Amino acid sequence: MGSWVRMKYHGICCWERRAVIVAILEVNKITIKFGGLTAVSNFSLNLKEGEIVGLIGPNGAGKTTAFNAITGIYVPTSGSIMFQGNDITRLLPDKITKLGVARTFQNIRLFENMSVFENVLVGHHLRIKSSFIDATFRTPKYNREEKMMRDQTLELLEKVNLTEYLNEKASSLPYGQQRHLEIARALATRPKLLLLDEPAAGMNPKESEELMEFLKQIRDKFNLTILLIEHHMQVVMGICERILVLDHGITIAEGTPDEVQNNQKVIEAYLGVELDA
Ligand SMILES: Nc1ncnc2c1ncn2[C@@H]1O[C@H](COP(=O)(O)OP(=O)(O)OP(=O)(O)O)[C@@H](O)[C@H]1O
Repeated sequence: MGSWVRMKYHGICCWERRAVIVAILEVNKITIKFGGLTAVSNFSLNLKEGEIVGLIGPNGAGKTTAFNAITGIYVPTSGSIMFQGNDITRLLPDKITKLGVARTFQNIRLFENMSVFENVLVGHHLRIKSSFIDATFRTPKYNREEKMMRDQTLELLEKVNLTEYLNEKASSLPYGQQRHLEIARALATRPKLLLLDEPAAGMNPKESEELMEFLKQIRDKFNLTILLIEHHMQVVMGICERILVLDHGITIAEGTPDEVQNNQKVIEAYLGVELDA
């Protein structure tokens, strides 16, 4: 992909093809109000393909609300959201997922009594083309598609190193692996953009380290762009290339981990909270 740019070399004009850095997500000045409460105010965000970006801020700052708007759970009061050039501001969550946006939630939401394999298989169902009739009568079309989904599930589990737990009940996995499984299930919907709401919540230092490695690996293996909300500062500072800070719904800072850590407004917003904890 590229665009033509007019250049001047030694006084001579010419046109040169330049690579364009594509914004995969453009959030344009969204405001989200709940009655008299403005949860998010004039929030803007541009994500470039392949970035890992952090969204941080004290409790109640509006981070999850912003996620909910991007994933179609809330319609912003004003502003717009573009994903790969499509206006998704008013689309329903399943349509947005189909376009390539997946997410995980603050609390792990696995099908606890289903196996690891089944949990990921469910994620693949979003892409199924067979009809209800095909499924009921198990037509050749359905059988072919089901086999393909099962193969893709095995392939995905291998890519995220969960094959050894294949037949285990989701709830029996170690906590850190449950988080990985939840992310794997989101990956089964074949996202281009992955939103993670506090993926390191409740993790011990070893699990957090593993999570950071895991996120870098899946970003590269699946060509993902990742936006994550996180309170765990070591994780945020460790993997995010860029960070936005929300406070009372307002973006108070944006920059590299170093810039954000040394920003006076951020330090004040987090007063009492150790940013390097
Ligand atoms: N559905 C809702 N109805 C009314 N108020 C809401 C709703 N959802 C969120 N809020 C309010 O909006 C504000 C922002 O909440 P939000 O959950 O987005 O914050 P957050 O930054 O994600 O916080 P945390 O880090 O604690 O998860 C809070 O004051 C919250 O009480």
